[in-house]
Amino acid sequence: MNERDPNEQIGITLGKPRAVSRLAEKTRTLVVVPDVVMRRRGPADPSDLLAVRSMEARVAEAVGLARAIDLEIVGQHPVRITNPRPATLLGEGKVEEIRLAIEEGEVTLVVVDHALTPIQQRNLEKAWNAKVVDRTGLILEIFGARARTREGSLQVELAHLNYQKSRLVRSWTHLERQRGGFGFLGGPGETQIEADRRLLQERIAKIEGDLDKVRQTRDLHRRNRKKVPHPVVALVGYTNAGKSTLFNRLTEADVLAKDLLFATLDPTLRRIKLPHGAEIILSDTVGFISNLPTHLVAAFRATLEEVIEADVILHVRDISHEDTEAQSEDVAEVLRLLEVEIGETGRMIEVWNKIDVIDPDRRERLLEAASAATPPAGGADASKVTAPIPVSALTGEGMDALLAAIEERLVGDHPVYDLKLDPSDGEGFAWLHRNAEVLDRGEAVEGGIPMRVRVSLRHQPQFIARFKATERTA
Ligand SMILES: Nc1nc2c(ncn2[C@@H]2O[C@H](COP(=O)(O)OP(=O)(O)OP(=O)(O)O)[C@@H](O)[C@H]2O)c(=O)[nH]1
Repeated sequence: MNERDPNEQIGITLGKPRAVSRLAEKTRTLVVVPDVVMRRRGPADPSDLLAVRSMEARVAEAVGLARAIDLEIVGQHPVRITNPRPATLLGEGKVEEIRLAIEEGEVTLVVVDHALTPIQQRNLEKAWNAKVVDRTGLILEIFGARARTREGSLQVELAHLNYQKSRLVRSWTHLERQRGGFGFLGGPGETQIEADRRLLQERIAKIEGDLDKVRQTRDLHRRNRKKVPHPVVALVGYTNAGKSTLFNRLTEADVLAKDLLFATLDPTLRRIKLPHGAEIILSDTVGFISNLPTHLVAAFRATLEEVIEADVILHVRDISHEDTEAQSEDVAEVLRLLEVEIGETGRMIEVWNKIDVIDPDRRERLLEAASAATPPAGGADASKVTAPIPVSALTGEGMDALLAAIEERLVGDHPVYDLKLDPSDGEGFAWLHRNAEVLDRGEAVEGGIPMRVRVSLRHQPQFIARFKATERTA
């Protein structure tokens, strides 16, 4: 393998417009999944979610993550480690065994699904003559590749730079010795490390500035949005659960989705209409991953504010995935960091996605389980629990039920009235548009303009006093 730029060895891509370096698609990749037995504290510790997964599931997850950015996986190595080595994490024998596999498979990238110290990373790169990324590095790559908004890209870039900076500090002595103090990037006597740090710091400051500007625009945009207070429905879910597919499916059928009111500023927000006319804003979010590095959660906190403040949260699950329960737990864990309780039934709806790919028997059982959990319509429990909604974002199955469930959750307990309004009653129109939801408005007939409105319980007494209306029972 060719000599690499020393900066690249520690994952730095200074000077390039994007700090989030994309790993080239189809890179021949080996996935190493260390099972560090010392770390196991038994399945009771929820903070160590990786430990409670089966090894098989962990390997599948790591391979899935690597595939998510189109790496070509040529092999996978689960490795049991009882005695983690400070220099290489893995024991000598394993390092050698993997080296042979790398040589044989003409591998240029090794994903180690574990945290590596900069020194471990560097030593492994030397021993294997291949680029090595650890779990955080891989997750940053995925987030970088998937960021769809300018804010998202900036957030990932910032998280990446901070990650690099922390690694520079920790490897200071080692790298300083390695490189000597040539100072070719900085003033006299400035070491390479100091120069790297200075450049990183400058870049971090620039991105923080850019992020501030983007956020100001977003806040303004949000305030405008709040003037027309459509409820916000946020999608959350494990990476690859199908959020974006569902988002597109729900929006494509609706003419409002073509209304680029929000898309111009933020492609992850769209206005859609529910079956009975209420409008909502659907908000797609970043995918969640197990053991998400906490600084990444912090970086995304602003984006995830949509979730924190959402009226309804759709938890999209890939129900066909063998690891679906563990994934669900991981999502709950990230939500908890945002102080959102997944058991908060008031605004959470579970969406069981990908039912098209599960075998008929299991499908039957799932549908039964889902409907068994259905609360009696309009009954006392209806406001507390929404049964999981089985769907296929790919085929469109279950979309009507999902929309109905969202509607039920948002406005299920709000009564709908029919009334006729005098066309000259401008104030009346203004009141209705301000305080109620106008579902339908007909042509003027004798007695006024027929209207159908939904009124929140808060406005109901005022509404009844002001308008002569009849409540719809059907
Ligand atoms: N069979 C099947 N595949 C689906 C379905 N929904 C999504 N997929 C596939 O699952 C993969 C992931 O879908 P995405 O919509 O990108 O998932 P996501 O949750 O947005 O992923 P992140 O961006 O990583 O958070 C894609 O290959 C989709 O085509 C479904 O209902 N059935």
